[in-house]
Formats: sequence, structure tokens, C-alpha cells
Amino acid sequence: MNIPFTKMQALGNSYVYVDGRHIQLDERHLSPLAQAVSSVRTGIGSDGLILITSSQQADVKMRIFNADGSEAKNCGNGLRCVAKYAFEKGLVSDTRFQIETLGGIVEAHVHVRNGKVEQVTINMGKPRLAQKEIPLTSGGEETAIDYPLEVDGQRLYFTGVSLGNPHAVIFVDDVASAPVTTLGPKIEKHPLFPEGVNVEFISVRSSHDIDFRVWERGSGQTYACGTGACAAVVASALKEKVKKGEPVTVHLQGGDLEIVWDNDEHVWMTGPAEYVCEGTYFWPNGSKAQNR
Ligand SMILES: N[C@@H](CCC[C@H](N)C(=O)O)C(=O)O
Repeated sequence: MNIPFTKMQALGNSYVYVDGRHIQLDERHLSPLAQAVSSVRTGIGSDGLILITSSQQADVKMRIFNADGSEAKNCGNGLRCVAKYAFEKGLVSDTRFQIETLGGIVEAHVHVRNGKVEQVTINMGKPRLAQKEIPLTSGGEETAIDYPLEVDGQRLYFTGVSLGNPHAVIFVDDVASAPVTTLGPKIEKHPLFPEGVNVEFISVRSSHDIDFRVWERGSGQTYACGTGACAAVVASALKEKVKKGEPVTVHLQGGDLEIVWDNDEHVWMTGPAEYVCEGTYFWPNGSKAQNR
């Protein structure tokens, strides 16, 4: 099966984007295709697959599949890339428009110079803080701030935040030495998180700067996670380390994002999005998947 694609990246968080105007994929193909394209050795090499289609309720719709084929409800870096793609490829003509995700509809605003989108701002909506909404198996209405977690015989404390997808934010002194690749995968699959979790190790450098590293559910260590950066600012504001209503720069491995949790509870994310390449992916297992 031949699949036209565009690879895009946002702060090094890269996805293969498939435009539903160019090919219609069967629902059964999406998860195996995400695994296939993500492989660095036998595929294109990415953190997952993003499908862009038309929407009944918004201007455009995004679906995101992690590198392991699991589907997530939201992706901040993916939203900025979808916004750039939608504007520059003519799916929308206004600089402000709506994108549907499985986690809800968000507002996108593209900042354009000479016809090109340089930065994108997304209103990511209100974070969900109740344990049952993150979700945690402990599951009530109460929040999970500095919630204890036993992993590998160690007691850690995390703050749980949902941006449509689940995040466990852990405060550390120095992100460079944080156990991202050792404890990250164990926390991701800890029984406390029935749907798994994205794990952020953060250090608040000042009231306007946060250092950040991430272990992403379904994709492992990545250079950046937009929803994770939003969760980091929300968790830091809940612990009064940064102020609500003031912009905070989150320093991720792939670069910086500006995040504001405003006084109406909405989280705003501003950052870049870039094209990498376009082409055709020759999917060897496509016909097998078709006959499954
Ligand atoms: N990289 C993303 C998040 C992608 C989905 C995540 N791994 C999940 O499973 O929830 C972002 O930029 O937000």
C-alpha cells in the first residue's frame, strides 16, 4: 500500500502526518501503520502517526497514534503542526480556527509572516485535576497533588494533571540527572494509572522558567511534549512555584515553549512547528493488514 505523508516536527517531537484528502485509511490500519512508520530502521522514523481529516464540529480533525500504536486523546506539539499544515495547505483560510481532537475541540491561532506560519498558539482548554479524570485507579473528585507512588522500592511524589491525556509531574532538583529512562517506563505502566501515564520530570528554575524532560506513554523518551509542558506549568502553579496568569517558559530538550495558565483556567501554549519532508511510504504489510 502506498501512503502519501508529510513528516513534521515541533521541538524535535516528530510525527508522520497523513492527510485524509489524499488517502482514506481503514480504521484497522491506523495502529499497525503508526508502529510501522515510527520505526527508525524499517519505517520513516518518528514518535508516532497523526491523521488529519475533515470534521463535522470543527474546521479540521486530528487523531494521534503513539509509536507503539496506542491512540491518545491529545498532543500539543501535534496540534501546532496540524495548525501550520491546515493553514499553509489551504484546509483553512482564517488565522484563527478550531481543531477537533478525541479530547475535545481546541482553538488555534497561527502567527503568519510572508505567508508562512512562524509560531502557533493553542488554547488547550481547562486542565482536569480530579483523580477520576486523570485517571487514577484511586479515582475520586479530589486532586492528586504530591501524591505518593512506590516504584522500584522508592517512594516518589507526583502531581496528576489531565490535558485530555494523563500526566504525572515529578519535581526534581536537576532534570539532567532525573531517572527518565529507568523509572519513566515503570511509572508509565504503574497500576495506579489504568490508562498509563506520561511522566514529566521538572525543575522550577525561577517563577518564569521550568526545566523539563519527559517519558511519553507509548513513545518513550521524546525531545518535547506540548501537553506535558502545559501539565508542568499547571502543577507548578498548584504548588505556588509559578503564578497563574503569567507566562512561563518551559525549557524542553528540543527547545522552548511559552505556556500561560490564565485566570479563567485556560492553558495557552505558544511555540514553533516545522516541516521535515514529504513523500510516499511503501507499506509492505499494508495488503496483509487490509485482508486481516
Ligand atoms: N507528544 C505529545 C503527546 C502525545 C501523546 C502522549 N504520548 C499520550 O499517550 O498521551 C504532546 O506534544 O503533547
